[in-house]
Amino acid sequence: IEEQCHWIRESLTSFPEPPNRTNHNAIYGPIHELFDATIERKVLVEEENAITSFASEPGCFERKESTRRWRFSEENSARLRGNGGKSVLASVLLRKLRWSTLGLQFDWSKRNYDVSLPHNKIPDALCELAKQMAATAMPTGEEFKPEAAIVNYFGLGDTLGGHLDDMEADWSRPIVSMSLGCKAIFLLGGKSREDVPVAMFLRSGDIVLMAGEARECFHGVPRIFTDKEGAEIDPLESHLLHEGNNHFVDYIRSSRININIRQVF
Ligand SMILES: O=C(O)CCC(=O)C(=O)O
Ligand SMILES: [Fe+2]
Repeated sequence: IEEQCHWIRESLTSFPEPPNRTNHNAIYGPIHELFDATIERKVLVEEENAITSFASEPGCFERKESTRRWRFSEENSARLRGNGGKSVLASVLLRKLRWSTLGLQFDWSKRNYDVSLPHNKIPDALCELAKQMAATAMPTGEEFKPEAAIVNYFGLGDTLGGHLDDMEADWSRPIVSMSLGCKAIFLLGGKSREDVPVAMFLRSGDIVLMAGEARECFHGVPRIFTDKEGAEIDPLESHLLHEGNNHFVDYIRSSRININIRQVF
């Protein structure tokens, strides 16, 4: 339970920090300290800067570009300013956080790893856990090399559609997939979308190895349970409350986090 609480805290604080990217990057650029901003009831506010650049080549037109910058502001001052620019509550952004990527960055628009993007190594403790868990599913004598991880965040109603993880070079390497928070239904299908899937529950603390045949199978998450009976997170809640982490409790009561760790090459 203690370790689960640790990964929940990391998933909400350090994992979404730049240079790691999140689903919010495409719209707002890099966002720093979203979880703290939520606690402090901050608002992300757009500031418009017009940049005029003159093309040096003859025949080219003067180009006017506007760059948008977003930064956190105190809720009150954002309201007082009443600027025409856009603003969005940090709490709304946290609820809409759907993924962050660690290690080698995955480019969702191209569905590929983009090695040119700046990135940090996967944290050592997560590497160790993944290596330990992957060991039983590795070809004999070889060690799993964690190079990338995707953190998925689910709120009530969020789903992950049926998909294959086929962007890694060597499918003899497992994917180590850890569930945290509210219980979910996981569907494991076959190699074709037509195959009828097997349904199973994933509870907080469960680790799935997508290995062997299963590495090539469609899978998805159609549902999470956030009601008290369904979520099955009582021990987790008590531990977080005991530690005085009310904000983490508030989040995890209605959320599920999945961290899946991959060897890319
Ligand atoms: O949330 C899960 O349990 C599965 C996540 C997954 O399949 C993925 O990120 O590729
Ligand atoms: Fe997957």
